[in-house]
Amino acid sequence: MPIHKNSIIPLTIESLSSDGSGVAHYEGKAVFVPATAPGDVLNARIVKDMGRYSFAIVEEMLQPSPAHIEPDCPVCKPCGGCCFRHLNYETEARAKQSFVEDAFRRIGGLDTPVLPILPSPLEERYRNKVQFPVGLDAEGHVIAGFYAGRTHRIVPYADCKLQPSELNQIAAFVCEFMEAHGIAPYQEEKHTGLVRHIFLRKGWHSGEILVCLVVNGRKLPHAQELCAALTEQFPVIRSIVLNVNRQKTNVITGLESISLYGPGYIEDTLCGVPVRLGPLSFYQVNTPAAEQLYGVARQFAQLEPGDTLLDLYCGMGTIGLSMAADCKELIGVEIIPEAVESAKLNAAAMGVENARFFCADAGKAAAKLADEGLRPDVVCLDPPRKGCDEATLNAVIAMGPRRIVMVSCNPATAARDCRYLADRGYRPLRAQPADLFPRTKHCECVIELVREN
Ligand SMILES: C[S@@+](CC[C@H](N)C(=O)[O-])C[C@H]1O[C@@H](n2cnc3c(N)ncnc32)[C@H](O)[C@@H]1O
Repeated sequence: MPIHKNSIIPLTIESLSSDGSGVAHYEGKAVFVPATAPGDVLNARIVKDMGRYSFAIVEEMLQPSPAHIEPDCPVCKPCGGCCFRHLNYETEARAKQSFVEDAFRRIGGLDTPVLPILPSPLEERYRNKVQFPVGLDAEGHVIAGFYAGRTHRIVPYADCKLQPSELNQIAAFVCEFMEAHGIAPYQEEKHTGLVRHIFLRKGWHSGEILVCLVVNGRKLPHAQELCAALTEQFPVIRSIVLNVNRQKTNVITGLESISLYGPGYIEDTLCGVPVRLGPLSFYQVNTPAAEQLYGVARQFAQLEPGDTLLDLYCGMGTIGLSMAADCKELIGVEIIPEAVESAKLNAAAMGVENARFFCADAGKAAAKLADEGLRPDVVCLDPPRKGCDEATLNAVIAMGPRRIVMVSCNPATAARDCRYLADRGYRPLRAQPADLFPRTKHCECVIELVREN
């Protein structure tokens, strides 16, 4: 039976979906209601009926659950980045645990034990990186903020709680400077204007800050004045960079970066690995939580002194380098040239002499290494959200490592890839969820797989 649009129905929220909505049932049909908590009793207004399930919004909250808290951000609804800001953290962490359990059971068809989630050491201000889109408000003022869910409308907010206040202050400072000096924000529809994004990084341990302006051009008017003003106001800024992106694209950064001030990068450490961070390389956004996660990966790897470790999708080499002392040889593969260069520099800075890094597609490199006779004892896989492709998994299987450690920011693709490996002789022994992204729907996990014979 369809439920008509605008019908008001009584609901009790039972659980949370992996996109952050509350889930309830009405006449046997699932109903998804954003901004609700398990245990909320409410009247909901149907906004869309999809046949087997419906979407609704809160019409009237009759009895909020004890898990439901007042969101401490005035723009969390239109912004949409923090879909769990209305939940206490314990409930959020429990929900993320269940996302991983569900993914393994339903998508993977696996009964892999899922360990209790590692909560993030920090619930707020944990991000070491932020990318603010820049635009104009209705009065023509330059603004930076976040895109409202599924749109490119910028929701400005002076103090987003996901990153250190200092980064928010720098973005506001750049907007004021742009306005005072007539520097135009980029306008996507017309492909005109200059500044597209303000991209900032702050080293968790070092405190150093990188300011990168992503521009639709190669020059910034008043660049030296901006550098002088920024570094006077924020002396912890170590580098200021222009990143050139002249494409009509949703991809934030372009390939070319031009240094305006400082060396063009900042330095920090992750699990004791020294890292150089420019604007292009992948780097985990929550350093203390990533250190926990990589600690688990190291434990799951169970490396022995004579072992070879193959680190696929290695980024700037942090996972492999954090284990380099446990094995005889480390080989890293990564597709972004800047990250590979950083990995080599990081290894040199650590005095690691048993590591090699290649810039290549993980699947192609793994197949080539397998053909050349490489037989790593342990393989670490840390792919992007879409997971591994079959070519990569097949090449890994062909090399027959004793163990595979999979690190993933997407439990659904991790469960799919573990199923593929399980069907070909690798048993997923256990999965460890870790919350690297409090207040958002994202959840990381690390999985230990062993060869069965
Ligand atoms: C989730 S990140 C992991 C990076 C690194 N292991 C770390 O912890 O910092 C995924 C990495 O895979 C890289 N990547 C994406 N597609 C790739 C491919 N086809 N082959 C090799 N690397 C790839 C990305 O550039 C990114 O650095």
